[in-house]
Amino acid sequence: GGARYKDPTRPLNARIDDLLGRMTLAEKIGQMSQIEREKATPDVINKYFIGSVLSGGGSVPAANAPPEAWVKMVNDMQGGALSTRLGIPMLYGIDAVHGHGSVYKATIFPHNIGLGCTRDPELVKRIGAAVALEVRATGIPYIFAPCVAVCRDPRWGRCYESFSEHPELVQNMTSIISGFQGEIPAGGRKGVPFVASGGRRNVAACAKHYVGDGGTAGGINANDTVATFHELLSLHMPPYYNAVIRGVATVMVSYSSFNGVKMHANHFLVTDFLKKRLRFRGFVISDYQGLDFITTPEHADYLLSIKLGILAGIDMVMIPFNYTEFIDDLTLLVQNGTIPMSRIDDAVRRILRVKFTMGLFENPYADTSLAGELGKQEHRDLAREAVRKSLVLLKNGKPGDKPLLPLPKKAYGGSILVAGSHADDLGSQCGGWTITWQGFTGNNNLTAGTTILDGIKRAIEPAGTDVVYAGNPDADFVQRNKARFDYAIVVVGEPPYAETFGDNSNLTIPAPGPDVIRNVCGSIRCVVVIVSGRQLVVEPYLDAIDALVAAWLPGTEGQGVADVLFGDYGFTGKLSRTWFRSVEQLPMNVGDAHYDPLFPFGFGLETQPS
Ligand SMILES: OC[C@@H]1[C@@H](O)[C@H](O)[C@@H](O)c2nc(CNc3ccccc3)cn21
Repeated sequence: GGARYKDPTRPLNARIDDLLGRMTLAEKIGQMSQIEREKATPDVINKYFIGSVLSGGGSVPAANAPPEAWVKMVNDMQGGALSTRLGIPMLYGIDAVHGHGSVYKATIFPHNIGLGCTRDPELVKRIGAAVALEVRATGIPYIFAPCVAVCRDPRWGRCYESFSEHPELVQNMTSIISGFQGEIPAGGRKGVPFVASGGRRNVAACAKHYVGDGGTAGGINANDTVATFHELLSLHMPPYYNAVIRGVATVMVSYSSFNGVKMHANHFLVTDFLKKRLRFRGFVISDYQGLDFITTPEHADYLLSIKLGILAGIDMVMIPFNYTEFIDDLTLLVQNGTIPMSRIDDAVRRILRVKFTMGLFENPYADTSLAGELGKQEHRDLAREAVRKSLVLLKNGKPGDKPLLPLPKKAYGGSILVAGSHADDLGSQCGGWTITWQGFTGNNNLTAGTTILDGIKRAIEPAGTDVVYAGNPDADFVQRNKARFDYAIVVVGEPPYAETFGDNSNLTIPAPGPDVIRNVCGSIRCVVVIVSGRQLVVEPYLDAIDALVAAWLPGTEGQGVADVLFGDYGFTGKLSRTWFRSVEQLPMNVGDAHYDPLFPFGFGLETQPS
């Protein structure tokens, strides 16, 4: 019969040994190469033995591409890989940090900062399973999620990708990996890559960004995490213990440095600690152009970057564009003895172990049988439940007043006012990594969802209450109309952002939010809902506000906000992060000696369903 490595009844290591023993250097280096979709024609994949392709944020086969178009694209590429001499299937990867973010009409769940506030690992595991189905609907078997960063400074542009400042809460939320990949069966081996390949309803995951990404000084993205080794082990490493035990298939290296040493060149942490001490058996992947950024300026000495990165223990390189340069340089480094073949073989073994384990050899082609999973109502209902549980009630009524929330659906005077830019902006409520890398603003049909305003209207118009919406009402409008409104809902917050574009040293509510708060709350009983990727400066407005809700980045199912505002469900969320008084206090995290928060970690008022 065929070659032993193609026989799924043979032991995993026998398959790996057989295949590795047949591979040329070019075929091995090809497996270590991940290129971007736009470069990945079947011919290029075939000619260079490319082992993996990615979609960067927003990199899609076509605008509003349906699942069928994704499946065709991935399968065409797969044809290029399977037509090589050894027919090793290629692995297609994409970001799915809050749902299948790049894909039109996918369900977009709350970003991780909000999921941390649910304190519900079981819910988060269910979310993982739903995301896996939506990703598989498009024929993709591998995602660059979860981000298990422990964000220690909200000035960091990626803080919303982190479940919490507290390592234990992040550890608990690694349950999402078991949702993505499937749960290791009782009695099954822990600590080795596991992807339930039978049903083809799971995906290989990626714990990122190893290690200490959330601890960069001043929250400056991709900068230096200055800490003792014990601080690193106690604050940033814990989620990787859980991820490895849960069988995470891959780990992505951080752009950041640890005490001045680039993580992409950190042999001690990548090889000695993750691979040897923690016995991680999956593969380590670089971040996008991560090798290039080892030097300053980036790409200043690519041969050196490759040498440092591969010798540090990186197995697969997210090149993702200059693949001939990468392949030629790595080939040279092996042929001149700088990089031993044993290092190349370790990398390829790990890559093949993941591909065999996840059943990619048996099921290299996708089909459209799961197309209906994309954005299906059950997933949107799950996302709506997550939105409800992610909301944190920070204030409910001024001192001596009765609580404002839950709001009555029937307004005595007949009308309520909804104000603020973020009440009616699907893109802003989703945040970064949605349709495009940086996300989008407005409701311009770039995807499908329910804004917070939509949710409010659906909740109370049937009760006969008239909803008046004004994005940025001036003081005059409010004065002339205030008698009409029983109360006001003011929804303000941040624009979408990703990575360095989100780095921010002042954390003030962007204009005209503060003016809207002052204009409206100065005259009408108001609940302010903040839509943001992190805590923002609120103390100056707190006295004028009757009720205050942190909604984070809820995603497409904005109706979850109305569900709780109007008492269909109670507020249960608890802060996953310390809410500071002023940015001068930062960094300030639970457990610090000096801890003087406006609202402490774990804070959250509760209400009963009405
Ligand atoms: O989208 C792929 C990866 C993603 O998985 C990582 O979490 C994230 O760090 C990441 N960033 C980029 C793009 N980064 C970039 C940096 C400088 C210039 C251009 C792009 C790609 N990716």
